[in-house]
Amino acid sequence: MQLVRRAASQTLNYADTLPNCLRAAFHDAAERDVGNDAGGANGSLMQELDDPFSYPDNLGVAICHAYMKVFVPEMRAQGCPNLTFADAIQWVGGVAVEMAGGPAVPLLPGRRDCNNCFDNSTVLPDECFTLDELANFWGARGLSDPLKAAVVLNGAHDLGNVRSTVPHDTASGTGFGGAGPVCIGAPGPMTAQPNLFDGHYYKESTIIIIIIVIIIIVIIIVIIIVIIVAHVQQLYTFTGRAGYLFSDRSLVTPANATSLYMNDKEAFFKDWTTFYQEMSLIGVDTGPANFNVHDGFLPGGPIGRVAPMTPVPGNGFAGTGANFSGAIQLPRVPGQSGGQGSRLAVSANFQAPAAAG
Ligand code: HEM
Repeated sequence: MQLVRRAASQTLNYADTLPNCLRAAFHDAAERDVGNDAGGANGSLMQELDDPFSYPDNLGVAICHAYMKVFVPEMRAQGCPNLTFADAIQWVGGVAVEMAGGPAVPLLPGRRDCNNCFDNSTVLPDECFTLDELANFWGARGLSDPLKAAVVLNGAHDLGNVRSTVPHDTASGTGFGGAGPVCIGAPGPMTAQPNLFDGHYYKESTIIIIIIVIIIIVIIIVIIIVIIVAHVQQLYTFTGRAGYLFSDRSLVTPANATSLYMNDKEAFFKDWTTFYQEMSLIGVDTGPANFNVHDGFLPGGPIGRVAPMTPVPGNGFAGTGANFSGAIQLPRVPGQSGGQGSRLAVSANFQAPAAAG
């Protein structure tokens, strides 16, 4: 596992593979069809994205799919012959957080890859979800404190970008621009510092609420309109929140922990560790009889911190020709909308890097 983590730390790229692989960990685990007792952290993402337009909710993680197609075979060749995609996806998501300054989350090995399987990607939450809907989603997947999980796990939006350029769909509220409810701001970075995992997401969420309050004051106190608008403008520019979802804003209510996390990084990291661990095991049978431990690692043991986490400039594996830095373009695909904001995000036309020989 350490080998895998170290290799990931040297090949993930802050611009694309790093945040995208954190998102992929979420997608692979959370694609659990509760009604049919099927799916979970089982590597199904790999098969699904071989046929991406049948699984449009996963199009937004096509970057990580291309990365994993090189990474896992490379790791198998370099001393981890039993490495599963299911484990690699969750571990690399953990490394991504760590590289961005977040906690080193101890994760279990032993997730099995399902055989030629296709989970139901439509069960993933969409960007128009309310806090209650997010909590129900995690509760149905067995997380111990669903409301808290909803707030904490969305802290992943510290990192990365809205990459899709989805035209507005009035019915679903998804996409950018247009009339009616819009649940995504615009393409661009999720936060002002999209390479840093430290909970600044929560501060920015609250700033958005402050902006709304300020706007109300502006309406009442006409005399200070000009000053307030200038201030709002300054705050908005400061936040840089181009990629900002309705489901993110829904977290900021008096009853939740957003205010705790914005002021207490340690509390955020502690709870993140708990819920990332739980998410990483959704749908995984951890009973002793069925738990398949790979590469000699015992289940349950902390894996410790891998040092140094030094990304290699340009990244890519030596000798494979793979270089993920800006290598994968995300052109628009007309005629689809909704879901994870990714249905229009990515086309299948990208060239996956050549697999290691
Ligand atoms: C539960 C409700 C969630 C919703 C509705 C949601 C939705 C979205 C959407 C719409 C995007 C932008 C996609 C695009 O246009 O490219 C996005 C990006 C992202 N999401 Fe979430 N997400 C949720 C939870 C999570 C969780 C739990 C994680 C990880 C644990 C996560 C990690 C990320 C990351 C890292 C990105 C940036 C990806 C990149 O830069 O490529 N999200 N999410």
